[in-house]
Amino acid sequence: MGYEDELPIVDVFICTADPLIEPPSIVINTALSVMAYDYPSEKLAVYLSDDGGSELTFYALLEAARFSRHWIPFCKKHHVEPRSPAVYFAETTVSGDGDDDEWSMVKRLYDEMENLIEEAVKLGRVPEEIKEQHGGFSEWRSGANSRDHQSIVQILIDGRDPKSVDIEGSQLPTLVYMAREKRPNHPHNFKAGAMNALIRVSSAISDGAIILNVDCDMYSNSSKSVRDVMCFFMDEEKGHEIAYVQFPQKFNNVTKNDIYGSSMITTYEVDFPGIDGNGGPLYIGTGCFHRRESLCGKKFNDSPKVELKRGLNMSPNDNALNLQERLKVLASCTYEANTQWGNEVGLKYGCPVEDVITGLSIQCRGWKSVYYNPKRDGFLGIAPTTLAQVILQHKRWSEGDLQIFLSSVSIIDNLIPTGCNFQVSSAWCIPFAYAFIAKYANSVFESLQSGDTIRGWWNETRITLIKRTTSYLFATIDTTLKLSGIDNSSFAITSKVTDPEASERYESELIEFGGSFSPSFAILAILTLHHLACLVFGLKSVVFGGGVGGFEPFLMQLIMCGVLVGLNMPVYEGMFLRKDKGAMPGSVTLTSIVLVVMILRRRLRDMKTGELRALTIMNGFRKLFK
Ligand SMILES: O=c1ccn([C@@H]2O[C@H](COP(=O)(O)OP(=O)(O)O[C@H]3O[C@H](CO)[C@@H](O)[C@H](O)[C@H]3O)[C@@H](O)[C@H]2O)c(=O)[nH]1
Ligand SMILES: [Mn+2]
Repeated sequence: MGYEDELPIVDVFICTADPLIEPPSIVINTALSVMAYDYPSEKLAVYLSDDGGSELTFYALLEAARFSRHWIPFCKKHHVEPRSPAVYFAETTVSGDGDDDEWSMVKRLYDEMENLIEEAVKLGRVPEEIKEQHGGFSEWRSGANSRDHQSIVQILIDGRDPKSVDIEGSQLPTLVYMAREKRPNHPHNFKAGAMNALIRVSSAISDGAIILNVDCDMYSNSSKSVRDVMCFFMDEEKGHEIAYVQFPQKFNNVTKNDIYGSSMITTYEVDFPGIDGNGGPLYIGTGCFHRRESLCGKKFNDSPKVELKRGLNMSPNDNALNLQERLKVLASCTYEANTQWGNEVGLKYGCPVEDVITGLSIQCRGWKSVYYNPKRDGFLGIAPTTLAQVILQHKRWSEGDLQIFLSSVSIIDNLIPTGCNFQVSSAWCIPFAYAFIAKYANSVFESLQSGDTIRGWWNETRITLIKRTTSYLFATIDTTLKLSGIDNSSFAITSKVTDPEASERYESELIEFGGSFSPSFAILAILTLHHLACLVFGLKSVVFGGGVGGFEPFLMQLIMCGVLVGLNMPVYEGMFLRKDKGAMPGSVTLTSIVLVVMILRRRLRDMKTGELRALTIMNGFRKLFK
């Protein structure tokens, strides 16, 4: 049984940062999905980093630890897939092999647990009678809040303790809660900072050679994910060269025609325009494994060839109290500052796409990576479900990418489409129009070939245009500010919850513009309205002017304008037709009308009233501004 014995210890790192936008019930489902891996439990340790420093998340994990005693043996016995209980129970009505009693019993336990957690979340705190049951809650007695608190490390299940067994008597995996120390005057470096604290804390508990990192919403969709990956790391010839294995980022809430182009993300990350000489991905985002060595700054050549067997067995005279103290120090700000994490070791700081720069730096130190896209998706997360979230997420990413690949070329790349949209009525755009058509003809072909719907392609094209004029523009501005020292980069966490009404609109593929005034939406509204006006003026010239003949260059513009208007139909609907809460805020619509009328004032004035009669909206505003 060589292979089974050789399997290395795996430390799973889950990051969460805010119990309100990353609900604890989502977080623990991710935890349970990895705790129930088809992998020897004594070689599995799961760590949750809670940057929200929330007793609610701690409580949820405590409940999950209790529930795992039923869930893990149930999964193993009935070959459950996927092993996120929420997803599994939503997808099945009875157990696959007909053992309904057990299925119902475990489901009831799950529902009870979910209710308890959700009640506490609604209440905003953990009820006193529950707090009395676990000493860990005392950490919150001193009024810890998410920005200012001491380090909290609680081993909820100690895998080395023979008493840590499930209801069938089998060993449970180790489970640890960590909220690293946070102080207002000490930069915490977002997810990268959390990951580095996890690296330090875990090295004193299980010290697995392999680390798996998942975001709190990225549950494991396959019980074999970890085992599969070992085939790469344990490969006799090439295994020792590999630093990380990256899964594509996929989501379980993408609608049929993917209105926000979420599935594009996979390609976006894999096609990263880097010097990816090894055929593997550069980034190490969700669902990735890395060798602890490679993460901690070691060069490939300096690493011993066989080091997968490591893993810490606490020295016998190390008592529990000692360990607690040591863990707290490892999760503290001072330790972090004194040992140059993010500078010399660990995940890199100062860039909002820490995964990309860290992946890059690992590759620069001589390691290789693998891109692994198994038939059954390894991990599934929650894609943003409102336009504002999509724009914000892509702003963060492109801000990060821009910081990395900042060169005149990438800046020009980002501005051309924006500028072009503004100048759609100038002849300068004709070459662009040709490129535009050729490019889209090609991309529709590719999309259909890979099994997308035509509407999916259409949506993808729209969201790309929207991102160009909003996310990329703001990212460019912010990056410039940052480079000139005016602004600091931040990490806006993507919300994993949407209110039920907005969710319904997402399900029916209505774009969500709702909310208050937003500069991104204003830009979007101005541009699209401008396209519409240009189209109207263009058509007018064709009808009332000399007709199509002699206007060949002009015709190209007209076609392009037509395409843009067609593409942006949902935006006009959001501005003028929709009455639901997801419609474009009135303030945005009004601002854009005012601005577009101002931009086109002269042309409006030149028009004869008769010609405009059909165009009621424009006409009304012409009068308004005369
Ligand atoms: O201060 C922070 C901020 C975020 N996070 C966690 O980081 C993860 C990613 O944040 P999210 O808001 O979900 O961002 P996404 O854009 O969905 O994340 C993608 O992009 C990030 C880089 O921008 C990568 O780190 C992620 O792995 C990748 O999934 C989540 O688990 C957060 O809880 C923290 O732990 N601390
Ligand atoms: Mn996310």
